[in-house]
Amino acid sequence: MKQLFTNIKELLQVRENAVNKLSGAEMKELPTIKNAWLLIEDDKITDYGEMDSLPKINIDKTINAEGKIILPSWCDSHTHIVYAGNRELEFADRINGLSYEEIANRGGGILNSAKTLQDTPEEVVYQQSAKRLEEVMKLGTGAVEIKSGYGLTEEGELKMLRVIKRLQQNYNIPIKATFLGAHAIPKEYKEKPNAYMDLVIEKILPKVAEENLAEYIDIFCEKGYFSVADTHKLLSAAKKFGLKPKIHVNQFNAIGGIQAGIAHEALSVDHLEVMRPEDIESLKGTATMPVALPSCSLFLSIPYTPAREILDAGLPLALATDFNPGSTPSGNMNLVVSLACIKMKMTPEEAINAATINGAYAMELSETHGSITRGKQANFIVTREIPSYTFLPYAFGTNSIESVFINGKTVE
Ligand SMILES: N=CN[C@@H](CCC(=O)O)C(=O)O
Ligand SMILES: [Zn+2]
Repeated sequence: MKQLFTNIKELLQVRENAVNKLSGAEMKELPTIKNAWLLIEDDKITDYGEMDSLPKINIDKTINAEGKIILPSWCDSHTHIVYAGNRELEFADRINGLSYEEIANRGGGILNSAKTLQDTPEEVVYQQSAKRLEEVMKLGTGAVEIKSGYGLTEEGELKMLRVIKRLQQNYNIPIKATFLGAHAIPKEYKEKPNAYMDLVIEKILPKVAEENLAEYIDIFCEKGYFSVADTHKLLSAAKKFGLKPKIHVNQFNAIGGIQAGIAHEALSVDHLEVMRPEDIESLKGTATMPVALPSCSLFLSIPYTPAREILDAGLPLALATDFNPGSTPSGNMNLVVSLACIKMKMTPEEAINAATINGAYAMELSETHGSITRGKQANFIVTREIPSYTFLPYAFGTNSIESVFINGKTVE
């Protein structure tokens, strides 16, 4: 089916020549066409241009987008959408003065979500997660990564990854699966953390690979969770099964996780709220995408990733939600883009580039997603009538989205 969008006020992120990712000063440029048309055929973008040059084409449906902006859908490269229950009681504890760390030390935090996950039937986890996925699709997300990491037992981790697989089969959106067995050390292993690493590496990882349940490997490399040595050990083992690293590093402490990720050619290093000059230096000249998660910083009242330092050093940066029950109970990429501008001093152009093409890169999807390019998937957002694209991050909390197309179909 051929669908033509006409009179588009501005078509954003139009890349004639496909790019994989954007770095440093390149991120300041957001190519657009004003007063544009866009043609899609079935699930692909086939052509676009200025209204003045609209050729005669046989089409099945015309959509008048007068006053509206069209941009590629958000590419959210870091989420924990599959989980059971919520942690709103911990939210209240934090308001009353406890820190995220204190809650975790009392057996709350990730371990709390792991207990709920283990006690919840797979079907219920699926239903709860599907609801969240549908919600973020309506908010403009057109490609997403989802991690395990609330199972922390062989059964629990495989349950989560099977739920991700079912979501992949049942939803019209690209979903990338990441194995995060090394998310926290379970209570029973508190005195013998190496035994938990052995379980993850020797028992769970081979099962994950055998059942083809994940493409990526992740670890929470952080004081009180997993060390740099654990990170090296896990990433080396995962490499043998063809799993590429996308890892949690530098959230609360800079302990060398970035360097470990780079040594294993990580696709991305995520969080980065605490960055030393040598961390920025290490990322130069690598293919590793730094990923910032500003809604986590908002929710936990922790520092924001120093985006300006990263971009001014010539590095790329992607933005993602980190949607999870503990540190970011929100999967709203529109809020993430606003926070990037308001709190991290990224320009609207930089933030949109970071949330589209660079997010796609952090999921190895930039050949097919993240820009308006002929031949790419027809995944895009149609806004309401808004004055300019800067209005998107400016009017934070306002829903500026009218409709979302994924693979050429409207998200209902
Ligand atoms: N930091 C590690 N993992 C998640 C939070 C997990 C949780 O609190 O449940 C994150 O990315 O913020
Ligand atoms: Zn995370």
